[in-house]
Amino acid sequence: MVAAEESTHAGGSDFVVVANRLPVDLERLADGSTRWKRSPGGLVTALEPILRSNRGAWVGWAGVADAELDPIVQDGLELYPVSLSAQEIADYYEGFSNATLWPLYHDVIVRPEYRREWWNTYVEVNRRFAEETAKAAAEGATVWVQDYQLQLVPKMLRMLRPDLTIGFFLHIPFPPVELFMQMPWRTEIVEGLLGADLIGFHLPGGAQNFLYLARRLAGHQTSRGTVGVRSKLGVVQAGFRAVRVGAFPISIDSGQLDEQARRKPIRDRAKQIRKELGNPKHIMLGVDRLDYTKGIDVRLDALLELIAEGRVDPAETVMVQLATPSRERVESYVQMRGAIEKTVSRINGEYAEVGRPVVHYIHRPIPRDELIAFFVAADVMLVTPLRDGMNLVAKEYVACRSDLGGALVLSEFTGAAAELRQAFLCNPHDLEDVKDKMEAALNQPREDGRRHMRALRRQVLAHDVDRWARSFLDALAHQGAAGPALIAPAEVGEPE
Ligand SMILES: Nc1nc2c(ncn2[C@@H]2O[C@H](COP(=O)(O)OP(=O)(O)O)[C@@H](O)[C@H]2O)c(=O)[nH]1
Ligand SMILES: O=P(O)(O)OC[C@H]1O[C@H](O[C@H]2O[C@H](CO)[C@@H](O)[C@H](O)[C@H]2O)[C@H](O)[C@@H](O)[C@@H]1O
Repeated sequence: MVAAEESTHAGGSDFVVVANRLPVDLERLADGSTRWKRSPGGLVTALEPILRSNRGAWVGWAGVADAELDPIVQDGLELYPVSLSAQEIADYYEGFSNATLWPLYHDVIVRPEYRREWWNTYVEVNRRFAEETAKAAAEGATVWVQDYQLQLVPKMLRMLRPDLTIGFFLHIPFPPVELFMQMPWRTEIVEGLLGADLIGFHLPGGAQNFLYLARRLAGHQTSRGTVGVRSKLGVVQAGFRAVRVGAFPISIDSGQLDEQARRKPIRDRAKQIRKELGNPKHIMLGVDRLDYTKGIDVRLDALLELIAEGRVDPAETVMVQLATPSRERVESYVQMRGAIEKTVSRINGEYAEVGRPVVHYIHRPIPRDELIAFFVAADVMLVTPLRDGMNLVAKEYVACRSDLGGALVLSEFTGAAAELRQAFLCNPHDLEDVKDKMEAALNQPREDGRRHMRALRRQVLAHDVDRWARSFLDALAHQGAAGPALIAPAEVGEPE
């Protein structure tokens, strides 16, 4: 828990991150007092250490309605809270961001809703973020706008402050063109993003999709060559401006996590967790926000069938599912929670003994150290999203396994799967495949497991969040200069 410190004036920072959420949420307690707590999700996990080391400013929402707060300084971080009313939270955050864009960008797993009043509020709130950022940024500053909630901010901010260098990074998948074309305000979104000097995606596929749309919807000339990973950026010629487009897979502070997971108190706690779970032969673990994209239902269904088929013995296997509450007022999340909790009950109802549940389900966030101990304790980590921009949990598990123990079952439909090739990769839409991979992970020979984990760790430790931020910010700083190793703008083609 962090406490609010002194107040500051908007003096103007040279480096500003703009994200929907601040790294901390304001919590209003029953007695009327308030306190700050860490915000959920991978965006905050990734960006917080970067901003801290760059001593920058962070513009974002404090997570509650109508919080009119002055800028504050916390542990060296300047925070500029943006106030949202209850209606704006309903229309901009729960509505357009999480019931329109989120499902559309995640392969329409649930049907996106297109409502004009949500869009209008999205425009208004994006404008407010742009105005607050314009106040927080020093002359000539670098501003890094984050994620799908703020796709109009680059263009709005450029109009307010043409002196700024503006980057944008999308943390979720950028959808296939055929799906994006559903969006009634598709041209406005593409043009909003094109206000940036550099637009980053996790994967080259997202960048390629965007280049196509910049030609088709905005009528700009673009490069036609293949976009690489941290290399071979694409280019959109937007009037006099060249906007670069690239792939920068995000990561974690892997060195720090590796070090934390080696500490004795964490290892002792991992042993204690195993004991508290009844010393089972196998511990399987899931760690997710409770989100329908994460495929929590998939792994539960697979477990149920594996037990029913006698391929997993419930007397010697437990599954722990840590599920952080998320977007609890969005209808699709309410429904999914009900379905998941029903399956947990069904598995336990059919196969648990008194005092020995098969599935341990925790629907609240747990402290970071406790989470790390769970990663150390787990024999099999289950990461089975139907679609996920990256999935930092998969990388965190690997970073915690300096003992070379454990096995990772990983959906092919995560950004992480492009890098973690030695995992048990599975197609979450194919339940038989998920079952086979879970079974194989449970029974993998020790030496094979050590070999796989060694290779996974090499990847995660070499490609940490610092490298992610440096590669993006270096490309942003060199926009136009076309640094030879980084940027090789391919041949520019006409719009079709
Ligand atoms: N401290 C804590 N962190 C959690 C918990 N559940 C998930 N996280 C973290 O939240 C982040 C989730 O990121 P990611 O897998 O990319 O998925 P996202 O939720 O869609 O951003 C990771 O850094 C997790 O370690 C929890 O119960 N406690
Ligand atoms: O702010 P919330 O609505 O509570 O949601 C939490 C965050 O979820 C999403 O995280 C994504 O970013 C991760 C880091 O790049 C990535 O690994 C993951 O695949 C994404 O789902 C969302 O994009 C963030 O804006 C939210 O803050």
